[in-house]
Amino acid sequence: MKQYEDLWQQVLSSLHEFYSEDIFDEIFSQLSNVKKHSGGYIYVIAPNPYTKSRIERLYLGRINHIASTIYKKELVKFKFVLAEELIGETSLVGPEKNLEHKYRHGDLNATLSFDNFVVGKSNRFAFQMALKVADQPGVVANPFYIFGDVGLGKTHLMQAIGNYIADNDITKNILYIKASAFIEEFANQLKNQTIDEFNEKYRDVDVLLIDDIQMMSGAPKTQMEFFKVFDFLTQQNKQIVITSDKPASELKNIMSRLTSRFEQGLLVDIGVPDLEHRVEILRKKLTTEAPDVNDLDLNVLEFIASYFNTNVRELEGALKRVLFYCVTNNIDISIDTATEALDSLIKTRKKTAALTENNYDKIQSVVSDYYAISVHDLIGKRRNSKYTLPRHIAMYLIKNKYNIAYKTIGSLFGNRDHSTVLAACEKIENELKHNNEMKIAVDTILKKIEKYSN
Ligand SMILES: Nc1ncnc2c1ncn2[C@@H]1O[C@H](COP(=O)(O)OP(=O)(O)OP(=O)(O)O)[C@@H](O)[C@H]1O
Repeated sequence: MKQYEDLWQQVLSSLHEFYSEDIFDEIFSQLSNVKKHSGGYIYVIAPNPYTKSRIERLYLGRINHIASTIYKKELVKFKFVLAEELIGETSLVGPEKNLEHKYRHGDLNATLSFDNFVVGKSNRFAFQMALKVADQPGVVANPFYIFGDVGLGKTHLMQAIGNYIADNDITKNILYIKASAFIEEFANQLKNQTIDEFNEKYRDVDVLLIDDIQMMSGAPKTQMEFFKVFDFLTQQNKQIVITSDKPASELKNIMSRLTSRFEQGLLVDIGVPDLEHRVEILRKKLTTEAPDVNDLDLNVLEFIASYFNTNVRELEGALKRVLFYCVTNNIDISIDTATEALDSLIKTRKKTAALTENNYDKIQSVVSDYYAISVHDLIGKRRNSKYTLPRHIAMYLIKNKYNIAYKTIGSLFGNRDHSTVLAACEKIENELKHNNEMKIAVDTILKKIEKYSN
């Protein structure tokens, strides 16, 4: 470790010479010493997500370049992480896990399995079907399409399928790739004219796991290439698993020959876990992240789960933060200490939630104002066009501005279902293409919304 600590000090002094005092103070002086070296990376802790993201976007290239000119013994790269991220990889209270063993062939993350996927109402069907697909790849459902909001376990379930198949048959060639990486690979292939390699790689797989397919929207050439791969593999009954943030029918700018193929497979969704389910997830995480902390008060878990209620990634992050805070400060874990550890996160969440909810309200009240009807009627049951037109416009504006799920929008309008909201948004979108009067109305409403937002 000593050599990496020395290297980091040398890199810091080069950065000090290169950047102004202001930048150095703001960004680099707040970074920790080297925390560990693993998998070719030197880990340094950034004080907050903002600094971490600035370093990654603006300074990481230079840092690694300086390091490579100073340290010639081996290729090393720096990784800047938040303290709570490090605890996920290096348990502070348990033995260090070996990062090199985390990933297996085909970019599968070996830690994401069916065993540590906690099942509840929101994901039971998806889980059961995923097990079936993993048991008989290429037979039960092809493609197997998992959708749901951010951070709810789609990638976990997809990788669990891959790991399960790999565990049962080592000859199976399994490949996990994010759609964004597929786009990049395809572009590189065009640039370097390595189509044979590309084809060989993708046509040779038995199981293709493609994550976040919505990222392919607006990339028609990549979609065309993916379509060819898709067709080739499915014709040979090779299993394809896809994840997305929305159902196939709602994917925007993805060619219909792809979306219709997706719909021919099995679509399952993962919803938001309820409180009991979230507490179970936290319990499970504790057994792996911090096996020594086994007597954590249920009230503390419920406290964390009650605040972090929409995204399992954030829920996990909150638990790690509490553990890190209490372990490094050598204090007991209780509701009071958890509150201290999570104080800033909870405040930000409250502010964002309040702002967003207010914004939906604002759209509803500006639209009802414009059409001289009450908000009560806007979200109510009356079906006269005097009410339905403004209602549809308000739904369309919320969808367009915040891109939240149709189901969520429905809940803001007297619990209307997904298909009603979808139809309303499509209708307004089509009307706006040729109905000038409506266009003027929508523009005016938008201006009013902007005015009230400032
Ligand atoms: N049911 C669950 N049981 C255990 N862990 C879970 C569960 N659901 C999600 N997680 C964990 O939450 C984190 C986020 O999950 P994952 O990355 O699979 O979400 P995602 O839906 O793919 O998100 P994104 O839309 O951002 O790609 C992961 O660490 C995952 O292990």
